[in-house]
Amino acid sequence: MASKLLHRVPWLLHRVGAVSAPLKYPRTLSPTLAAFASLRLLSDVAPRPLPVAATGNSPPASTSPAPQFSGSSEKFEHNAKSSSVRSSLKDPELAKFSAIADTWWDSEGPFKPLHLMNPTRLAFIRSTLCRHFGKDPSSARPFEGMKIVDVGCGGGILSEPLARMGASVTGVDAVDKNIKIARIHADLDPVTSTIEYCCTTAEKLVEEQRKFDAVISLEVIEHVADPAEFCKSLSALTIPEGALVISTINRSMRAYATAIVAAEYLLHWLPKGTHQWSSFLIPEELVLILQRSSICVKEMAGFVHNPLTGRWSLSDDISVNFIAFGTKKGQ
Ligand SMILES: C[S@@+](CC[C@H](N)C(=O)[O-])C[C@H]1O[C@@H](n2cnc3c(N)ncnc32)[C@H](O)[C@@H]1O
Ligand SMILES: [Mg+2]
Repeated sequence: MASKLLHRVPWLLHRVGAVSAPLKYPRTLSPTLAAFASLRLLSDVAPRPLPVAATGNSPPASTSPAPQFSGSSEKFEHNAKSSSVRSSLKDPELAKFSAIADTWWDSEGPFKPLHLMNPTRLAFIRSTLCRHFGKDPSSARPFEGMKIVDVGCGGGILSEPLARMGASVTGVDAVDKNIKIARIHADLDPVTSTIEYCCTTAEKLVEEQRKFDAVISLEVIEHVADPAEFCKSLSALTIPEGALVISTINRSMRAYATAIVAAEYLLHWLPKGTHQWSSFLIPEELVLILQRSSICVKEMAGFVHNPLTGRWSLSDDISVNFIAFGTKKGQ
């Protein structure tokens, strides 16, 4: 009984609104928000929270305690640091993912929430990309002929279904162990064995002048060194009129209560220290930094979890997990 109640904590916090009022968004951006995106209101939206007055959200008394990852002192060799572009790499973040790399395909392990969210994320990607590229969303392989890069692909849990939907997929991740796991798993099936996996970064791909019809980066931006620079790299990888899909966690009080306190400390869905509240972006910041990178955000949706069914679904409530679809300006 007690454990059943405990599992409903995030849902209760969410429903009761005990922590903060929900931020509601229309799926398609309103003219007001689109106009906001073109304003130069923030001098620097790099990984620093805005003043409380600007966000309407109060920061928690303290950010989450120190990460509890066995591999957190690991040193990462990455040649991306020699690049003229600022590196997106943050070693402590990479160490966290390296420490749990062998659990990527354990649907009951630390990546269980991502496995559970996958069908919903894919539904958003399928509908937005098909609409933008004039593809048939009811087709078994709607992305046939499209080149898609999955930046921060981890063990490939998103790359593989994208390949099954017909895309020519490149998956890149800064953690070598992730790429090795992704390669082994993809090779189990001839369809996914076509995926190109590479241990590298978005900025390195830009240096190599790689271009893609669609760039996808889910749950990565909150782990990079400089979100604005990262978005510039993602944009540079996108062809003119191409598409970008990005997801992350809102820097709201509700996200602190559910995505950190409940998910990491009460329910142990994620290892403690997985997320730093101050590294989250509010949707307006993401829209703004993408706008500055020549990406116009056209659609946004939230993901909400139903503890009774264990399922995630798309929602207008973007107060915790949200996903955005944008298009690159033509030349
Ligand atoms: C939460 S996981 C998300 C994995 C995958 N995108 C998904 O949603 O299923 C974040 C991933 O980003 C990778 N990562 C973190 N910083 C990165 C960077 N600067 N460049 C490339 N990958 C990065 C991590 O190694 C990790 O695999
Ligand atoms: Mg994350």
